[in-house]
Parts: sequence; structure tokens; C-alpha cells
Amino acid sequence: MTTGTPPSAGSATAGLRATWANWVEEAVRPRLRIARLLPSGGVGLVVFLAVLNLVLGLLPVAFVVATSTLVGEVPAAVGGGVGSAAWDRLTSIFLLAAAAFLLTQVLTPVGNALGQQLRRRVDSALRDDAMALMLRPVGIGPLEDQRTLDELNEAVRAFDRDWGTPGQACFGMVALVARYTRLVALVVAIGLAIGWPSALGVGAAVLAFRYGQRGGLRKYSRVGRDLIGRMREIGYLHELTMTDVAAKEIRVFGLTGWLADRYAAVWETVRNTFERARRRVYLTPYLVLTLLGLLLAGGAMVYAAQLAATGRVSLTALALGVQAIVLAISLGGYYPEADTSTQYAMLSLTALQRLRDRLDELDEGQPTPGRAGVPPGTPAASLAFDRVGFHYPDSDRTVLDGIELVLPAGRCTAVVGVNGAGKTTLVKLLARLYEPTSGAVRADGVDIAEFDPVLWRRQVGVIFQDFVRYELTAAENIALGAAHVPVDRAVVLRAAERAGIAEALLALPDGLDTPLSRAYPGGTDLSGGQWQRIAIARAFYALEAGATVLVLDEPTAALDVRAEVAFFDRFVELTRGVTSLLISHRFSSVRRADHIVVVDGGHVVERGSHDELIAAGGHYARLFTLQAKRFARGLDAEDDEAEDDDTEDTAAVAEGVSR
Ligand SMILES: Nc1ncnc2c1ncn2[C@@H]1O[C@H](COP(=O)(O)OP(=O)(O)OP(=O)(O)O)[C@@H](O)[C@H]1O
Repeated sequence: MTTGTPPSAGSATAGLRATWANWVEEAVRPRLRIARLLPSGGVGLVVFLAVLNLVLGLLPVAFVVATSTLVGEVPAAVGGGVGSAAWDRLTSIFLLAAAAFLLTQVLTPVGNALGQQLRRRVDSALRDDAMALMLRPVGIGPLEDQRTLDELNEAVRAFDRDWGTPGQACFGMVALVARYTRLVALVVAIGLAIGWPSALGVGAAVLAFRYGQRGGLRKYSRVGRDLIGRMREIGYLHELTMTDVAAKEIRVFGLTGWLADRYAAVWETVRNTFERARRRVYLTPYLVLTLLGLLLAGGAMVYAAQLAATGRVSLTALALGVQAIVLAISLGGYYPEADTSTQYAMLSLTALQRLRDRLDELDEGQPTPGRAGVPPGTPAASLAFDRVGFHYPDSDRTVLDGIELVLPAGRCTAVVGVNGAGKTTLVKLLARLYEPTSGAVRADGVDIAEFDPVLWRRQVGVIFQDFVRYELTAAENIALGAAHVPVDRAVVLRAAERAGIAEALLALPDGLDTPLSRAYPGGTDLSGGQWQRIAIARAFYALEAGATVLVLDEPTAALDVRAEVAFFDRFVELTRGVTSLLISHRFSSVRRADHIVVVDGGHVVERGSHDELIAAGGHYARLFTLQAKRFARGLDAEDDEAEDDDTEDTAAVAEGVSR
């Protein structure tokens, strides 16, 4: 025998509580979020639209009341004849009904046009908000965090289409004033005409229909959320097929059939899941609620007919009751102006809120906007990584482990190390895209965290390995190295010359003004190596605009071997007096640097000049010799396929590395 409270009672209460909490979370809070957006559409416009919708809600009811009264007045008017008081009353009521009808026809498009204005204003304000939100982090940690990117993806989906936007949901919310005002007025009309039990029954039937409709839509949208991974895969496969990026490889490897099959299979899974969900979510509730609604509305109709048959209601009351019931029941369906857009907007706004929460959560440990200015000429003595330790957020792996590294001002320091050694991470810390987890980066002894990041970054010209190929003109691509100063064409040209790309750019159809994308009229695309030179020119432009530190992360990865040797031969010359940092995993490329640092396992394992390091016979010497031998044998995997005149280039490198 069991004793105590039956487990079912407690679990039923807990279940109810969970359902309630879930409903508040999914249906109430998101609606409040939509409501909070309304003021951004303009308070005056919102109030005007609300009043307009109130009127639009009442006009059809006025029409029904007028036509019902008209029906009741007909016998007396016909009896009295034209010119009688009853006839005049009939005419006046007819005019009233006509006015209600015409006003509805005139005001509905006005409401729609103003509603669109509300939609545009709200969407534009929200888009600006979302943009500001993503530009808010001083560092890039949040932008490299997958959860943040997922939330962002979900939030901006609302802006990627022109339906179902939060602005449209605001319009829909105001339009609901018309729907529900009409429902209340019709229930009152039914109550007055044929009695309150019928009125409440019809009102309940309409609300039950509405609940079924909206609840179904809510549950259905959950299916979409559960399928987000599949939808992402569809988007990815679509992009693979429809863009030129993967076109070569797909054909060379014969992947077209595989891609088409996979695309079809994922779509089929998604379609089947939605189909099953549609049946589950809509069919049973639809049948139950329709039955309930028909019973209640039918009951009210039958009751009205009985009243009429026994002479307990007037002709006017009967006409009013029947018309009001029919009109009210028509309010029990889907509201195209509100329902779908509200549901999608609720999902987007909830995702936007989660994005905000996630960014707040990630704020801890992120670079903060320091206030101090950067003294002119910094660094005058050195830039130093002072026992810097670092691991990426959400990762326990130590990338830098108390690293000590000094970049003497005005000299060229090279950091070399194998893939994954942490070289790019050093650059991210130097540019304050992340904050060290321990230790500090110091410029002339001052922790750079104290500087205003915007001012500090103007001081540092950085070109990353994955630099951006802006779909802008060649001149703009270079001048973006210092967007805070007006574009100087002479400087652009000089930077292009230093990077060895000026001649190629001037030969383009519009010279420096040629858009570097085939997506624009007169535009052209460049080769990988030419793009890399554009990026290098951007860094030179930053130097001309006042930057004192130059950081190039794998600047020659896309250059051919001969060009790489030539670039490094000139680089030290061109940047004399600049504090420069060259990052490379190719040991042979940095031998001309004043100072070479070898990073491995989060530590500096060796430092010195090329000759000193070779003489030391350590890590650097071993890897340098290994790579030089590979060059000499023409086996360097990164280069051997790039060359037309392979032998000549290999000789150039072999010569370069052994000089
Ligand atoms: N955003 C990130 N989140 C988590 N781990 C990261 C992130 N970026 C890099 N890492 C990890 O940090 C380590 C160091 O990466 P980093 O890019 O600094 O290496 P690297 O020396 O520049 O390599 P390569 O020569 O291949 O460019 C690697 O193990 C990498 O996987």
C-alpha cells in the first residue's frame, strides 16, 4: 500500500505551472516587446491609427444596426407612403447605413497606408538598433561566439524579408483594435437584441476559434525553430550551388549529383516534418474548436429563431441579432494583417533579446572603451607583451602562456611559428580585439587597455591573413586604411606603388576608380596575389595617415615565390623607422627582419637575428633549413602549383633563403 500525496497531484500542479510559465514566455513577453516598439513609429501616428481602427471597428457594427433598423422600419414606411414621417425616417436610416459603408471603404485604405508608414519607421529604427548592438562590442569575442551568431541570425531573419517584420507586427497590433472593438460591439448588439447568454456564447466561440488559430501558429513556429539546423544546411547547400565560390571544386570533384541529392533529401525531411506538424497542430484543434464554435453560434441562432417564432423579439432585433452573430463568427478566423507577422516578429524580437543578453554576458573580460589618448609618436621605445596569458572565451585551451615579447620601436620584428602557435592571437591582442586573460600589452610601459581603443587602433595599421576584399573602387579599398582622414589620391597612389600594385591598378578601365567586383558595372576582379597587394597598400596608407605600428599577418601567403622574396627584400627598406611586426609560419620569409622571435606552445622559445638563430642551431635553424630544402627541391606545397616558371622561381627562393 502506498501512502502520502499521490504523485499525480504534485506533478499536475507543476505541469500547469510550467505551461503557464511557457505561455507567458512565448505569448505574453514577446507581445510586450512588440508593444514597446510602437513609440519608435511616432506616438502621434500610433494614436491616430488606434483611433482610426477604433472607428473602423465600429463602422460595420453601425452598418448592421442601421440596416436592421431599416428592416424594422419598412412596414411602417410602406404603410405611410412617400412623404410620411416613417418614410423620412427610413430614408435617414438608409443614408446612415450608406454613410457607414462608404466611410469604411474610404478609411480602410487610409489606415493601410498609414500602417505601412508605421511599419517602415519601426523597422528602420529596429534595424539601426540591431546594427548598433552588433557594433557595440569593442573587441571581437562576441562576433566569434557561435551562440551570439545564431541569435543574430535568427533576429535579422525578420529584416531579410519584407513580410513578417516587427514593424508589420506593430501595424498588426494596432489593427487588432478594429477587430476586437468590432467583436465587443457585436457581442453588445447580440446581447441587446436577443439576450446576454447568446451574446456571451458567441463571444466565447469567437475567442475559442482565435485561440485555436493563434495557438496553432505558435506551436507551428516552434517546429521551424527546431529545424533551424536543417534550414541552415539548406541555406548553405543553396549558397554552394548558386555562387561562384565553390563552382570549380564542385565540378572538378563531380559533386553536382551528390549536391542535388543532398539538397533534395534535406528539403524532403523539412517538408515532411512541417507536414506532420501541420496535421498535429492544426487538424485536431481545428475540428474540436470548429465543433464547439458551431454549437455555440448555432445555439444562439436557434434561440433567436425561437424568440422570433414566439413573437418575443421585434423584426429589427431579430435582423440585428442574426447579422451580428454572422459578423461576429467571421471574426473567429485568421487575421492576415496581424497573425503571421506577429508570430514571426515575436520570434525575432525574442532572439534579439537573447542576443542582447548574450552580449551583456560576454561583456565580462572583453576590451572596455578606455579613455586615455595615445601620446603622439607612441611607441617611442617599445611595444611589449608583458607576461601575457590568453585563452579564448568558452575555451580552456591556453593559447598564450605568460608570453614575454618586446618589439623595439622603429625596428622590424618577425614572429614565426607553426600553424596554431598563437601568432594571429598576438595581433588580436595588440589591436585590442581581445583583452589578455593575464598580463598586459604595454606601449612605452603603459598598458594599452588604458587608451581609447579607437585612437589606439589609428596608431596600428594591421592587415590580417583574412583581410577584407571590399566591393568598392581600388582607391577606396586602399584609403580604408585610414577612414578617419579625407581620401588623398596622391597618397593612395604612393601606397599602391609601395605595395607593387600601382601599375596593375592604373591599367584597369577606370584606373583607381574601377570597382573591384564584377558585380558592379565596369567592375573587375583581381587575382589572390593582387588582392593581397591591395591589402598591403591599405596598411601603407594607414602609415601615411599617422599610424606608427605596422602589423602584417602572413602578408605574402597569396604571392608567388618570386614576388614574396621581392616583397621582403623591399619591405624592411620601405618601413625603416616604423615599428613593424611581421607574422609568418614560413621561416624563410622573415630572415631580413631586425629581430626574429619563434613562438611555440604559447611561449617564446627562441629570439635573435637570423644569423644568431641559425648559429644557435635550434628550432628556428632546423625549421628554416627544412623549409629552405623543400623550396630548393621545389616541393613546397603552397607554392609549387602556383608557378608557371617553376624552376626560375624556386631558384629565386633558394637564392633568397641562402643569401
Ligand atoms: N576565436 C577563437 N576561438 C577559439 N579558439 C581560437 C579562436 N581563434 C583561434 N583559436 C585557436 O587558438 C590557437 C591559436 O590560433 P592562431 O590563429 O593565433 O594561430 P596562428 O599561429 O596564427 O596559426 P596560423 O599560422 O595557422 O595562422 C589555435 O589553436 C586556434 O584553434
